[in-house]
This record gives sequence, structure tokens and C-alpha cells, in this order.
Amino acid sequence: MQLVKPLFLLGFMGCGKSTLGKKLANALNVPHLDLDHMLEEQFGMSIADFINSKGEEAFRLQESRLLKEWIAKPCIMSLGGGAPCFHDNMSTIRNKGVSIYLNYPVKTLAQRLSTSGDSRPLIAGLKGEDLEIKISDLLSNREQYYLQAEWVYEFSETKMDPKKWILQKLSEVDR
Ligand SMILES: Nc1ncnc2c1ncn2[C@@H]1O[C@H](COP(=O)(O)OP(=O)(O)OP(=O)(O)O)[C@@H](O)[C@H]1O
Ligand SMILES: O=C(O)C1=C[C@@H](O)[C@@H](O)[C@H](O)C1
Ligand SMILES: [Mg+2]
Repeated sequence: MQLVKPLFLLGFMGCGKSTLGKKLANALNVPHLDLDHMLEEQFGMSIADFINSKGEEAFRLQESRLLKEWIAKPCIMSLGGGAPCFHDNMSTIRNKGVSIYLNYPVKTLAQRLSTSGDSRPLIAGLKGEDLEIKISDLLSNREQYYLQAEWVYEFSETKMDPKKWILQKLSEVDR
């Protein structure tokens, strides 16, 4: 199966966009791009350092600029957790490729994020119930954007491995 346009992975921090992106790109033999990593390269510093020194609004502007400037090509692109939810990024994403929302329960996200330390500034220092509350709060605003994705992978319903699920969907549209 051959990708003809980018496949964008989106969803909340910790849903596995970066981890899965690498695996999918390997399986499909296409490049793996990670919007956070592309920005870190341009900034010459980590996302956390950028947000902590210049603020979230400056980060969102940079994120949106790069998404718009980027010339679409067949690849897997793992987006940042907030990327679809600011400016008109979701339209840019939908115009440039196929978008997939990886929808995971709050508890799973919290478990995975409980060891992230200071690397994710929006949830830095939060643990246990406080972390779950913060995730739920952010999600209640963000879900309206995530749900604009072309495909939605529901972890709790399918329990099927997301890589398998996506490869299956791709083979169906290929036919
Ligand atoms: N399928 C999985 N099962 C268990 N743990 C996972 C899985 N996928 C990712 N993780 C773990 O969850 C954490 C977050 O994963 P990852 O960095 O891929 O998420 P992300 O969606 O890219 O997050 P961000 O929006 O912050 O970039 C990592 O510690 C990773 O090892
Ligand atoms: O969900 C978010 O807002 C973020 C997620 C990360 O991927 C980074 O883009 C950054 O830490 C912000
Ligand atoms: Mg990531």
C-alpha cells in the first residue's frame, strides 16, 4: 500500500502520536516527521524551554506557521497535542492530508503522563487526581477540534492495536 499524502496523528498528550508515528512510518516505509521535533530544531531549544521563556501564545503562532509553510508529502506526521486546537490549524491539517484522532481515556493518558516531569509544560508538576482533572479540563475544550479528524480511533471500544487499526483502514481505502 502506498501513501499519496501525509497521514496526521493527533490527540491529547500521551496518546502515543510520536511512539506510534515511528512504528507506522516503518511499516509503510515513509518518512516520520514530528511537528514538536521540527519546531525544537528551529527554536534550537526544547518546547518546554520555548514555552517557559516566550509563552504559550508565541508557541502556538510558531506551530501554526510551520504547519502552513510545510509542503505536504507522503509521510506520517505526529502532531503536538495542542496543534489541532489553535488558529485555523485543523483546516490546514484536513486540507493537507488524512487526519486520525487517537482517542484514549483520561485514566490511560494520566498514567502515561505521570512520569513526564517538566517536559510537558502544560501539565508540569501535576500528579494523580490533579493530573486527571487537568487532562479532563483541557480535553473538554479540545475534543471539538480533535473530532474534526477524518478517522477516529477509539481505544476503549476497539481495544485493537492502533497500528493494526490504521493499517487496516488504509488497506480498505486502497481497494
Ligand atoms: N501503546 C502504548 N502503550 C503504553 N505506553 C505508551 C504507548 N504509546 C506511548 N506510550 C507511552 O506514553 C508516553 C507518551 O507517548 P508519546 O510521546 O508517543 O505521546 P504523544 O502523543 O506524542 O505526546 P505529546 O503530545 O506530548 O507529544 C511515553 O512514555 C510512551 O512510552
Ligand atoms: O498538548 C499540548 O498543548 C502540547 C503537547 C506537546 O506535544 C507539545 O506540543 C507542547 O508541550 C504542548
Ligand atoms: Mg509527541
